[in-house]
Amino acid sequence: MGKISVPATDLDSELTAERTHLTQSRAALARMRGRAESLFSAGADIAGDAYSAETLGRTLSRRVAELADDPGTPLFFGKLDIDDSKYHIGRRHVTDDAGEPMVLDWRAPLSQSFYRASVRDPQGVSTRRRFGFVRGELTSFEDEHLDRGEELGTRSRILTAEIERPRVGPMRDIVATIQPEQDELVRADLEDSICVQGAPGTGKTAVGLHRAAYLLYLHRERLRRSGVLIVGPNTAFLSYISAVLPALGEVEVQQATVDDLIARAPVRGRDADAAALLKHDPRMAAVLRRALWGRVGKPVEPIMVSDGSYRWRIDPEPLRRIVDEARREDLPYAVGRERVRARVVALLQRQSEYRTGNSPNEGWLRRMARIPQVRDFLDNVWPALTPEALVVALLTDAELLARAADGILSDAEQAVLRWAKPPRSVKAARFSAADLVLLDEAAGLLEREPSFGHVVVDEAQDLSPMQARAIARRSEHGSITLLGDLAQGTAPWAAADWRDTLRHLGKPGAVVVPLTVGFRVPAAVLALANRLLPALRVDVPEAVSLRRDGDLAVVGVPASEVDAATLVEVTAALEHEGSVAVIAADAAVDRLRAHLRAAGLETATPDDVDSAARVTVVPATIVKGLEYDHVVVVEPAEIVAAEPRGLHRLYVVLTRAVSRLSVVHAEPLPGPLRGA
Ligand SMILES: Nc1ncnc2c1ncn2[C@@H]1O[C@H](COP(=O)(O)OP(=O)(O)OP(=O)(O)O)[C@@H](O)[C@H]1O
Repeated sequence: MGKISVPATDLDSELTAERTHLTQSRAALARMRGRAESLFSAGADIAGDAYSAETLGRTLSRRVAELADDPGTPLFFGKLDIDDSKYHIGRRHVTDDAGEPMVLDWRAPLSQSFYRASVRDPQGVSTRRRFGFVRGELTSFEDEHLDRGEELGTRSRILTAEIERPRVGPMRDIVATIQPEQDELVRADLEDSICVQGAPGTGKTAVGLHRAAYLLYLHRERLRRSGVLIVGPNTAFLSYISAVLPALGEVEVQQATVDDLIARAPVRGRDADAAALLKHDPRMAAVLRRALWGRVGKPVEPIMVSDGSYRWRIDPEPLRRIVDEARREDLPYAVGRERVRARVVALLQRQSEYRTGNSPNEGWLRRMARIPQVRDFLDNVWPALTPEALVVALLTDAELLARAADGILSDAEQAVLRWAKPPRSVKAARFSAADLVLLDEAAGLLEREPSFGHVVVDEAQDLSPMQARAIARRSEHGSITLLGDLAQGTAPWAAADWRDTLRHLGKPGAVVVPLTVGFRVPAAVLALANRLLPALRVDVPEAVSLRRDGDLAVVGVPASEVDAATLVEVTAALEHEGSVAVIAADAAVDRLRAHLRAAGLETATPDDVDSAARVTVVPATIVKGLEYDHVVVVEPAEIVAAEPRGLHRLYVVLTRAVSRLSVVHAEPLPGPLRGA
């Protein structure tokens, strides 16, 4: 098992042996990939029919993708000595031709000790070794002899180097340096829904992505069938994180924004703020439910059918019983409607059997289900509906709204909801973004959504109750990992208490776990951002930064020199390695971009993670979840003034810097930052 026999004292020869093991493991991986590729090309011949060829092809092509070897990423990053065996720990299993492991997947049960073993609880580990790499080359290692009481913890040089490395391009995985408290979350059981309240840069996103990879490893078949979904705040964020799971060999995870999930109709309308806020209010779920079920009527007419020489009749009384019973079953509306139809047909069938002595055939049953008398009965008593028709009716028909909202919404609130100009038809309706949450709620009342096996929701503090319900419908039979920071809530409906969000998500029992060790923002920068915390009125623990490095500069200039001062800061930042971001109020972004371009600086937009330009100009409203080595924040007062929760936005903006932060301002700094 990955055994190396070297004189323990000779570091150089030990390094050589480890390099040899790396080379041999790479070669073994190449052979594994070669075998998968030849199976893939032979797949069509092996599989009998087109369907199994297709399935096999997909499995094999995924296997080939999983076995891709990126020369820039180390194949293993650690080693455990347990008893007399040595195990290299890496991104995936690598076995030699005899099937013996050369590298253990970081998710394997044994690998857990790499992340959790300590002097107090060595878990059988005598030595833990971490490897240092430079551009894929193994250059160093660092040992902790747990059996001799040696433990480095966060003083590890290799961990420090990883945390302090300059950032370029999209987010990377952290498998080599997952911390014990993070690992407990990553390896939580599939059945457990968890909520992580973590200050900026504590690794929430990293934890969520690694948990997805871990669960896929452990429950591959089950989760492949039901699927794993990652929900993020916007497309810039999704492209930033999109490379992490493929780098861990997981190529089949869906990523979406909440808006993507509920995009049933194009957004062609706009709401006033008050209407949007109300449409995201959980009371709307009750209103919609009532509006829908109010459509179910009481049968008063019999159903009479002439069938050849026979006549069948069902009286109102048994019809009422069928309808009442179906209502009590609490099925989605459309399913209930079909249930009623089936029971009506069953009564007809019973009459036919009684009179003719024969069981009617399939064709007869199908015909009865569609005959005008049964159809008319259903249309009267349990009419077919679409989500669009229900929502349009609710927003245009004052009487319907009044009935459905009675005791739930005030008259004034009902007036806020009603469309000023009713559309000519359901098709012509111009739905707003907030209407889409109503449409999705309505769709969920009509029919059940397929449920993912696991859903990871990032930046969850911004979920409205109605958005949370949309996610709940998609994770009804699965578990969730909820990640967020109440202090970073910027949506008008942002959560103040995780318990509320968890209730709307249908997971009221989930534990809320805090993360407080910050891996991104240097201590000096965090101290500045933390000055805002008391004003944000949320009860969250402060982050403590692991980083002692980092610079902070606050530059006050006259209003006419803000752009020029920004250019000076950016130019100075470009002297260092790593990415540079200019973050400003959305309204100032075009102006700043033009100013930088006029000075000959190429700039990228935040969703273009592969851009060659080193400088990105980012509107404050989409920088959540992202990070850059050097951040230049332009005019904090303007960022705060731009929206009702502007101080929360500023807190997000100030916590994006990995190494250095410059704040350029002409207007006075917002109160809590003054005197910084
Ligand atoms: N154990 C770790 N080892 C090395 N780097 C880490 C570790 N945990 C987190 N990081 C790094 O710290 C940075 C912040 O992590 P991440 O984006 O996951 O934090 P977050 O809590 O989601 O932040 P935010 O609240 O701002 O969205 C990332 O660059 C991540 O790779």
